[in-house]
Amino acid sequence: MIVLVDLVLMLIDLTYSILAAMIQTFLRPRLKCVDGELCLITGAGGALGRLFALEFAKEGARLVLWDCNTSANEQTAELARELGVEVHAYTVDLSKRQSIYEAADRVREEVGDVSMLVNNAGVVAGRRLLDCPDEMLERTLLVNCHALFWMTKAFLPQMKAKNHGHMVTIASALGLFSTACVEDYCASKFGAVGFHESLTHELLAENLEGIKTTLVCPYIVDTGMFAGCEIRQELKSLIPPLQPLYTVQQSMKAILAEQQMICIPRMMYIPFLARALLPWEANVATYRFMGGDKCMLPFIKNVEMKTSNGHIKSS
Ligand SMILES: NC(=O)C1=CN([C@@H]2O[C@H](COP(=O)(O)OP(=O)(O)OC[C@H]3O[C@@H](n4cnc5c(N)ncnc54)[C@H](OP(=O)(O)O)[C@@H]3O)[C@@H](O)[C@H]2O)C=CC1
Ligand SMILES: CC1=C(/C=C/C(C)=C/C=C/C(C)=C/C=O)C(C)(C)CCC1
Repeated sequence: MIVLVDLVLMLIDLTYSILAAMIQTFLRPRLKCVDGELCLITGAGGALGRLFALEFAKEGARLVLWDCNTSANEQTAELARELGVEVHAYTVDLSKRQSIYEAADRVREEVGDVSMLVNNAGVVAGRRLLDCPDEMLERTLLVNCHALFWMTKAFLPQMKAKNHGHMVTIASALGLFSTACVEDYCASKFGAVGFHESLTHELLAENLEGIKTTLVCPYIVDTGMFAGCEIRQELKSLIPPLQPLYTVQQSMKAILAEQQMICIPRMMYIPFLARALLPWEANVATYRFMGGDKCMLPFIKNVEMKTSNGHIKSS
């Protein structure tokens, strides 16, 4: 009997959630205030990380910026300070668990409890699997995926104690569906998506409704990280690479609306759903037609050229 009552309640909940989501697509969502919150952004010296820092600064958040690139991180810190907020920059190597834990201890001692965590730092090897040194493949997994575990272990306890906080994971469309020749990246981003979802379920199961989570899954963003990656010429104008500022603004809207997940652009839900719903061969056919199967080849060529010209860092 109880199971029937539970079933009816679940169906009401389910219908309500679908209707609410449909209505919210047409309404302006209420955005939360992050003024005074302590927001830690990883990869803050990079393209998206810097823009996130500046957007959070505009919202009045206090910033803790992490990057392995000290000078780029300091530049971001300077730009954010010009907007009148408190900023603390730390040099951290996210591929090293100890570096993360040590920096986290310093942040807690020197600044305080982090209430918003934006896990943004990311890397890609950009080489064919069989040509790629093991260490580069490992690094992608360490930075894009393992670091999420250590960051969460370092900063979630204080959020739990207050039942207040927000965990943001900058994953990728390539965490929802895959393509050829980026095995390291896809594995790390699928891992990031799985990690993020499981953590979200855990917080809900523990009734920690005060800790929000947002998963961000963008398509190619014009930051240089995937320079050269492209789909079929004739379709490029239909799904152009995203502008970094647009990507960060859309992400900010989702974060401030406490939205659980966002694909940028929305069109990226289509290959995600197709992967789950269509037969494998049907997906292969659409990949071939759209140039999704070979989209990474020019990117890898680019990396190879830069490497042979000595432009690219070895690690
Ligand atoms: N660009 C794109 O097309 C897309 C990007 N994304 C994701 O968005 C996020 C940001 O990407 P984007 O801004 O383009 O990339 P960038 O390369 O511009 O920025 C990444 C930043 O992370 C830093 N970083 C790299 N490794 C480490 C490390 N071990 N420890 C600390 N910091 C590190 C980089 O430093 P350094 O420069 O010294 O390496 C850099 O400052 C990434 O997670 C990426 O996977 C998602 C979808 C598409
Ligand atoms: C595979 C594939 C596509 C191309 C996707 C690409 C090119 C994604 C690149 C994402 C990146 C670079 C993410 C970085 O994090 C289409 C044409 C959309 C649809 C068919 C399947």
